[in-house]
Amino acid sequence: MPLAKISPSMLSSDFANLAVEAKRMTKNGADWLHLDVMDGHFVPNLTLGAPIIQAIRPHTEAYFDCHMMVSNPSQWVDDIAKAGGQMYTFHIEATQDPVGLIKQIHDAGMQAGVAIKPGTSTDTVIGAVAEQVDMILVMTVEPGFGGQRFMAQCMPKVTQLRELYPLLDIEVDGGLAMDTIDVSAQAGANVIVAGTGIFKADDPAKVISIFRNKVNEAQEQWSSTSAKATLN
Ligand SMILES: O=C(CO)[C@H](O)[C@H](O)COP(=O)(O)O
Repeated sequence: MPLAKISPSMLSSDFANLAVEAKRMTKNGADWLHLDVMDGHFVPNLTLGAPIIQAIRPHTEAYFDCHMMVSNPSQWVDDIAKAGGQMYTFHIEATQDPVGLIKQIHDAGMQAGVAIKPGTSTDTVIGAVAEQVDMILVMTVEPGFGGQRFMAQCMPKVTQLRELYPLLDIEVDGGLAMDTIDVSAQAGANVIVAGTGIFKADDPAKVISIFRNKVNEAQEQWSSTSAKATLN
């Protein structure tokens, strides 16, 4: 059963104090840190890249979950690996050769994730791509900015992927908060990215703990349902 991983999005952190913010999140119980890399082309925003990831790396042992919102994902694989990235999630919309890119990411020593935008069908990843990646990210907002409204209409994609790939990490990102965690956990997501919902909370540790418990309870249900289906 895939366990909950709570991955606060550093996009909502204080960019003038990234090392302090990274440590604050791990102290509050974060499993991963989500690093939003944007190039101003794939999305209309510019954030951080390998030099900044490398600068944060010595300050935390957290797993670096790098979400590459870039138009040429193969260009940055080596730089992100050298900077200390551990998950390299590219957008399926940004590559013609996802299988080759997954190999490139694995060869660089990272895990590979694939992301789909709200308007992108799961058909683009089901099959060879899903069988080779370590994680699928179902975006629940249009990528580019924090603080947007959660798109519940993306939940059937999460459920379809969970049914097809019971052991795979399935991540959701965008608008995750106390009022959207239940629907996400029940749909089958186990990796929860939240920027505003965690960084701006009065008690981030409490939010992270509630997210984790809800996801793990839902995953128990998913695994008992799939065990019963196997017996029948
Ligand atoms: O990928 C992202 C934007 O493209 C961010 O990770 C995401 O939007 C998180 O922010 P919030 O939780 O505030 O919605």
